[in-house]
Amino acid sequence: MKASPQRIAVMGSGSWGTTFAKVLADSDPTADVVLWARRAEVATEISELHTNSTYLGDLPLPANITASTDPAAVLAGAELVILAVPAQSLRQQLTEWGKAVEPGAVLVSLMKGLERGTDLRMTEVIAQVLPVDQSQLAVVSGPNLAKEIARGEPTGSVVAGSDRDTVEWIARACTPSYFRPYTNSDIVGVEIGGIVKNVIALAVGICDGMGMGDNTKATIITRGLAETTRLATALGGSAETMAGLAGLGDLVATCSSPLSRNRTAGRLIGEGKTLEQVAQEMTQVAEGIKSGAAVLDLAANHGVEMPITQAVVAVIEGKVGVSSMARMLLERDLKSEEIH
Ligand SMILES: NC(=O)c1ccc[n+]([C@@H]2O[C@H](COP(=O)([O-])OP(=O)(O)OC[C@H]3O[C@@H](n4cnc5c(N)ncnc54)[C@H](O)[C@@H]3O)[C@@H](O)[C@H]2O)c1
Ligand SMILES: O=P(O)(O)OC[C@H](O)CO
Repeated sequence: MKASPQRIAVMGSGSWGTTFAKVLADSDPTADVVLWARRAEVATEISELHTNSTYLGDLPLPANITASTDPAAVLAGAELVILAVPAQSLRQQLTEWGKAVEPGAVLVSLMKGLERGTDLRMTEVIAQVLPVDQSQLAVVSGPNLAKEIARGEPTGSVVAGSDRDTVEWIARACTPSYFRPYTNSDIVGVEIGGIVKNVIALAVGICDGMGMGDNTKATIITRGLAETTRLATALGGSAETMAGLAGLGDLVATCSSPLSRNRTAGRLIGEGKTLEQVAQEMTQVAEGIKSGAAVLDLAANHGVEMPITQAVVAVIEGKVGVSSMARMLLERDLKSEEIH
């Protein structure tokens, strides 16, 4: 059995990058976990005060986490590289970091977005930019609201990748008492679950902002899962994955929680705010806003119908107002629930 990683690079010091660094550091206090931060003051605070107050308040971080703004210094010697930047910035960042990634390092995406313009999933972007084998790529995704995990509240998650030994090695590296990773070989399904749930959470947030109740939101969540499953299976993913933590689990967590940035962005839109006003109120990334159009494009290219995603994108692009969303969805031809 391969020894646990002793040096781990986490590229991105936002709420999930920092929290996942804590998961890894708590899991193995002998490992060096090094975060890459864009801002020097964030890196200094993490290394010297062991907090990241921008994203996690005064929560104490383990002593075996340090940070730097120098990507080459962070990546040097790292056998495991965790990627946690906004999805639309990954290609540019990887292009800058590429040469500093150790040959043979395993790369894990924590990101839940689809690249605009190419409709590529994050592991597909990594494989385009870096000379890596599929066996070096994995994804971690599930009902993983960073702030709850940072507080040590228990959760499950999924580590997905094509190489069984690699995903088991990653899973063993993230097993503090509050985090239980399950392995899965369905990387497509796990990534699609994480991407589309953000768009569905925007729809649920819009319902919230408009003052709608639980029947409406349960309908959006359930039919949202149906359209996510249609897309995932059309791309070669499995329906079983969609019933698991990276599908239903993440969808329920994101659509129910006031901590979700996507649900919050949706709520603000539902209350009548413009996208510019939403962007001003929210400093953190809500991936569904930018990924929605790419999801719709990908679905169209595979002949998959995604009416909720279509309605959300129409609202985001200013083509319809939130008050027209319900009509858009309810006036469609009747169909059987059994037809997927
Ligand atoms: N926060 C969560 O609960 C959570 C959980 C699971 C997955 N995710 C996913 O993880 C990814 C990162 O989310 P997060 O919560 O850490 O986001 P965040 O907004 O909290 O932090 C983003 C980080 O990326 C940096 N950044 C911003 N713009 C950048 C750019 N153009 N280039 C490089 N770096 C940039 C920021 O400085 C920050 O360090 C997203 O895809 C998100 O969907 C988040
Ligand atoms: O805050 P959100 O909406 O980006 O969701 C965070 C996580 O993806 C929940 O699993």
